[in-house]
Amino acid sequence: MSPKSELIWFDGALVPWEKAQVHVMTHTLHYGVGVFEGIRAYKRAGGGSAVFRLAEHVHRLFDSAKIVEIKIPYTEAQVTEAILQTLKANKMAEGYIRPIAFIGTGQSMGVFPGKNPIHTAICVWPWGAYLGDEALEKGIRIRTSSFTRHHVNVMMTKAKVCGNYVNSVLAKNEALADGYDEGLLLDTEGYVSEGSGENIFMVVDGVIKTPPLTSILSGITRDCVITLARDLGYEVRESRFTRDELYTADEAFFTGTAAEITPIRELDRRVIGQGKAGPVAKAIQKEFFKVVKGENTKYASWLSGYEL
Ligand SMILES: Cc1[nH+]cc(COP(=O)(O)O)c(CN[C@@H](CCC(=O)O)C(=O)O)c1O
Repeated sequence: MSPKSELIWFDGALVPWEKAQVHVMTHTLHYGVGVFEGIRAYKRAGGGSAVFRLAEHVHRLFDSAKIVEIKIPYTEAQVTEAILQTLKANKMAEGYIRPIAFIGTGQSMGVFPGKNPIHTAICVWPWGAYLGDEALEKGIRIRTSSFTRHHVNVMMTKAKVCGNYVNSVLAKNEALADGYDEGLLLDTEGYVSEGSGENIFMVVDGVIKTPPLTSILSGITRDCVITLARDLGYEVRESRFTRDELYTADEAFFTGTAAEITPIRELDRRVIGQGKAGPVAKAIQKEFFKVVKGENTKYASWLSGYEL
């Protein structure tokens, strides 16, 4: 199903989906310097809807722009308000939100962006289980990618930059072509980094581990899971680990706005644990969905409510 909704917020106005178009000489289309976010809105258990960690996502969008020297011509507050306006205008009680800021055309072409205008757009569309309906319940099969996650001085890995995702697309294509659900990228030293669009966690003897913030995107879902896991009484360590530690782990799971909490049941044809969603992943997944739907009031501040 291709993403679709009625209206897109584009440079300050809501325009019909079909009219939100750019010129083929758009600088970002050629050179990949643009920044974007992936955000989810959920229906709240008590009625209404809420965007999950909206402030943090908008702030990361602006941090990403700062890292690649793009000046978004709006404030964080204006983009925040525009996201809520776009959801309501499209009557979206829940779904996926994609803000993007990119370099246009008209002033200069060539590597140097010059004084080309910066455009900002916000798209929203319905998006269910990112890795398939069975994934959240049964877990997925992944392979170690032949592509390496960027060296931290080759691409700016703390920024969600359009061009960074060439690496992700190549890893995803390879995994799917080989019959897997997702690719796992290692860093330039061979340690586990992250998925093509997710952070990764593993569980060994009841201790939860996740790679430190080196070559990986500083995931907002990763941040939530660390907090929720500690709330549930688990020890969580941010430490490097290798692919063969994953082979022998008791559990593993991906986290991300699109992926939510997706258990991993197999890596490189090695069954992980019992080959299904483990008890720790299921406990965290259950708590995560209670939080995003407003059933765990301790984290009410993570929700930005709205009514259609
Ligand atoms: C490389 C990468 N690592 C980790 C994450 C998790 O970050 P967070 O969403 O803040 O927990 C994401 C989000 N991937 C987004 C884009 C997915 C896509 O296919 O596009 C997402 O999950 O929305 C990444 O793209």
